[in-house]
Amino acid sequence: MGATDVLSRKVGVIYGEDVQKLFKYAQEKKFAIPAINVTSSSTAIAALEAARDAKAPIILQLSQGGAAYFCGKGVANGKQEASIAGAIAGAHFIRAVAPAYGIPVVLHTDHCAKKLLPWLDGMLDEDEKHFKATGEPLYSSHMIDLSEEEVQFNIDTTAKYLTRMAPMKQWLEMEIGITGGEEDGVNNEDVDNNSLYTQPEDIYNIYAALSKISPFFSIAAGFGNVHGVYKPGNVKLHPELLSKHQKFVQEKTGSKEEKPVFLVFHGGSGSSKEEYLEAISYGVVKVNMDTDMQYAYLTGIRDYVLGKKDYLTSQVGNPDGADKPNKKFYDPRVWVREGEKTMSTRIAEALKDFNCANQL
Ligand SMILES: O=C(CO)COP(=O)(O)O
Ligand SMILES: O=C[C@H](O)COP(=O)(O)O
Ligand SMILES: [Zn+2]
Ligand SMILES: [Zn+2]
Repeated sequence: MGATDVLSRKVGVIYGEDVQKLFKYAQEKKFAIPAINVTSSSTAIAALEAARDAKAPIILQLSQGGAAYFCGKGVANGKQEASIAGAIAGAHFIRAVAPAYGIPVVLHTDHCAKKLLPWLDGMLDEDEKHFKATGEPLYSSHMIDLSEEEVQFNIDTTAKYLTRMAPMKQWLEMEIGITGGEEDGVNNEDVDNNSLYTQPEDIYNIYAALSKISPFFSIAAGFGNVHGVYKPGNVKLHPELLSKHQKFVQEKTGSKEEKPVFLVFHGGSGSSKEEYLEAISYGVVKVNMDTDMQYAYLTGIRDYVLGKKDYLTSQVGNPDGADKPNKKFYDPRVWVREGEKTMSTRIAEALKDFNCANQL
C-alpha cells in the first residue's frame, strides 16, 4: 500500500480530490511533502529527479519573484505581467515533463501578499481558461497570504478567493500569524514576536469560514517559524502549538478526525529533523524549503567552477595543453548540472527527514 493507491492520477500534476487524498494519506502515515521553490526549468528538474529517485510525491512552487524570474528579469512587472506569464510558463513546463518522472506532483504558488493580489487574479484567469478547455485548473493550488492584514480581512478575502476556486476543485493555502524573515522582498525580521505564534481561536474561525465553501484548503500557522537560515539558537520553534489548534478545532466542531486541519510549515530551511517530525505528528502535510535549496544549488556550481578554474579562464588552453579547447568544461549543461545534482541531494535528505521517501 502506498500513496499512489489512493490517487486516481498516479503520475504527473494532480489536482482536486487527489490533492486532498494525498494530504490525508500523509497525515495518516505521518509524513509531509516537501514544497520546493523553483525558479527555472533546471531547479524544477532537480526537484523532480530527487522525488523520482526517492519514490516520493513532491510539491513544486513558484513565488511571485520566482515566477517573474521564470519569465525573465528583463521584463517589466509593474502590473505583475512578468509574474503572471512566468507562472503560466513554469506550470506548462512542469505539466509537460512531470509524467516523464513517474511520480505525482502538486503544482503550487507561494505566498501572495495583499499588494500582489493582481498576480493571483491573473493566474486564476488562466486557471479558469485551462479548466474550461480541459476540465482541470492549470495549477493544483495557490497560496494567499494576508497574514499581515487584520484577521477579519484575511478570513473574508481568503473566503472570497476560495469561492472563486471551489468550482475548479483547486486547493488554497492561507497564512495566519506571520512567518518571520523575508518573503516576496518584504522583510519581517523585526516583526513583533507575538504575531509569529498563531492562536487556536484564529485557526477555528478560519476553519469554520472556509470549510463552508470547500474542503480544499490548508493553513500555514505561525509557530515561530522564519524564512531563511540564521545563527543557531536565533529561531525558537513551538510545534506543540499546532497540536492545540487541532484539539481546539476538533472540540469546537465535534469532528471525529484527530487532525481536522491540514497544516503547512513555512520556513523549513535550517530546522532539525526532530522539529520536522514533531510538526508532522500534529498534522503538517507540507514543509516549504527554499533557502537550503538555494544554497545546495550553489554548492555544486561553486565547487565545479573553483575546481576547474584553470579550464574556465579562456576558451582555448588549459593545464593539459595550450591548444586544448575548453568547450566541454564551460557548456552550461555541464556546470549547471552540478548545481542540479547538489540540489537534488539536499531534496533527497528532506524527503527522508519528512518521512516522505518510499511513500508511493
Ligand atoms: O517558507 C518558504 C517558502 O514559502 C521557504 O522558507 P525557507 O527559505 O526558510 O526554507
Ligand atoms: O517566501 C519565501 C520563499 O522563500 C520565496 O522567496 P522569494 O520571494 O525570494 O522567491
Ligand atoms: Zn507570510
Ligand atoms: Zn513561506
